[in-house]
Amino acid sequence: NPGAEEKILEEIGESSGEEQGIFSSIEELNKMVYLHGAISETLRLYPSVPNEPKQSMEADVLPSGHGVSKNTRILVSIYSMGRMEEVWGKDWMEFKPERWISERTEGNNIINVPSYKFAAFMAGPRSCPGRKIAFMQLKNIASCVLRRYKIVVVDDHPVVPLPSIMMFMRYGLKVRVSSRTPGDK
Ligand code: HEM
Repeated sequence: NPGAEEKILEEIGESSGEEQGIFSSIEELNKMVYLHGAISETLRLYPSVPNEPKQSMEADVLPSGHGVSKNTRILVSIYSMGRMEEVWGKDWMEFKPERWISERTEGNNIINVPSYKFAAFMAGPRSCPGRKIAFMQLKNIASCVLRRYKIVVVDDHPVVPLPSIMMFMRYGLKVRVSSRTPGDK
């Protein structure tokens, strides 16, 4: 997504310290709001855990009104939830980091989307405790790599998910990598 890449590169330049793309504090990482949106958008469309099985301990009634008997297995499709028009709107198929950013000018302007809507880390008491660390690591790695290398997916390479416990790519991802000199877009 060249448009998003360009904005991320601008943000890296503005947010990082003396050596561009190297982040020495959480404050610097927190400044990368657009990259935060881009990572969230990636996880919405391609969640690392695409399906999550759950099982009822007791008979219960879901908030939707559906009855569930004891020991019923329910498969929550996190992948489908990220692609539902009634949840994300008509433009659900578009990669829009802006979806996660508010117009607010004071404080942090990342929109806090409830985990029952954005379920990549699941929701409730057993949801992923590593969510914040994951964002920190992903922001750090993405900015270090993007700052130094230009990565372009090879033309006509089929990008097809391979459903499993984790989300893999059926044919991998063939890319061309070239060195990015400072100032390049
Ligand atoms: C993009 C990165 C990550 C994604 C998408 C992710 C997603 C998830 C999901 C969907 C679950 C299942 C939650 C449930 O069953 O309700 C989970 C559980 C868990 N995750 Fe992550 N995770 C990520 C990174 C991390 C990292 C970096 C750590 C540790 C530093 C971590 C630690 C854990 C642990 C310990 C659990 C089990 C929680 C429990 O059973 O109570 N995760 N994660």
